[in-house]
Amino acid sequence: MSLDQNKIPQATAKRLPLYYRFLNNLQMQGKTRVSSKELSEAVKVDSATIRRDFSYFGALGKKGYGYNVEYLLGFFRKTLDQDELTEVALIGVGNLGTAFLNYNFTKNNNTKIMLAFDADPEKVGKEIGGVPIYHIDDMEEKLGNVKVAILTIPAQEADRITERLVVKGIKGILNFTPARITVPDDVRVHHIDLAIELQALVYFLKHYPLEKIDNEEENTY
Ligand SMILES: NC(=O)c1ccc[n+]([C@@H]2O[C@H](COP(=O)([O-])OP(=O)(O)OC[C@H]3O[C@@H](n4cnc5c(N)ncnc54)[C@H](O)[C@@H]3O)[C@@H](O)[C@H]2O)c1
Repeated sequence: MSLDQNKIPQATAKRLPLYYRFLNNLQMQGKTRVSSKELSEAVKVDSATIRRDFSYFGALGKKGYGYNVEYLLGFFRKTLDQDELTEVALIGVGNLGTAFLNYNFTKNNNTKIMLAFDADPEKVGKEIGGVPIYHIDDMEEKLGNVKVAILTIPAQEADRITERLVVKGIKGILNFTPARITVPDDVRVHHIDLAIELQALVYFLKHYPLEKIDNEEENTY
């Protein structure tokens, strides 16, 4: 099963990660199917658009059944290049950065932190979780063809480092700093703010409490 990327419209392709994330959550909750209406409410895309998008993936929803979650996920994984290893650089090997290096991502994903940078000479030259740490001054020289970076540096350093990453040709930044960084249109930034995530969780607990469901469908987080 493979997808000719040229055949799906760009607007559809852009919605793929959105669908993927939601379907992944559904699967983790043990759900095997989903209706276009449910999807529509969750991802805020109208259901006619969803049906049209999914028809490009060869997924035809059945009336009264909906879409098969596993089929769609299998399809999206392929399409989103989950089967290819993506090399990632991590900038800032402090509390958070060290945790990421020890964790690395290969267990669930095909992304791997290949190298890390820090300004602290105490850290440079060492390895954590098998990942070498280089001096930030050597970033441009060492980055090679890496296109994705994780930022775990102090907020006040974020703009300066981002500028250098962009010049070097980085296309995706996972920003853990509280700083809102500015990038050109062709660079994608995902900002992860743990405080906001936690607030959202508490909000959901309060306003959308989950109900206990029977054993085989129990949440498996
Ligand atoms: N620790 C957390 O739980 C947490 C949670 C959410 C967000 N954050 C954010 O993540 C970032 C990192 O947090 P932390 O707790 O790991 O901080 P930390 O102070 O432990 O680590 C920061 C690291 O960045 C390095 N550094 C400083 N300037 C640099 C530069 N110019 N180039 C390269 N490396 C540089 C430092 O030497 C240090 O190793 C912060 O912006 C913080 O607000 C942290």
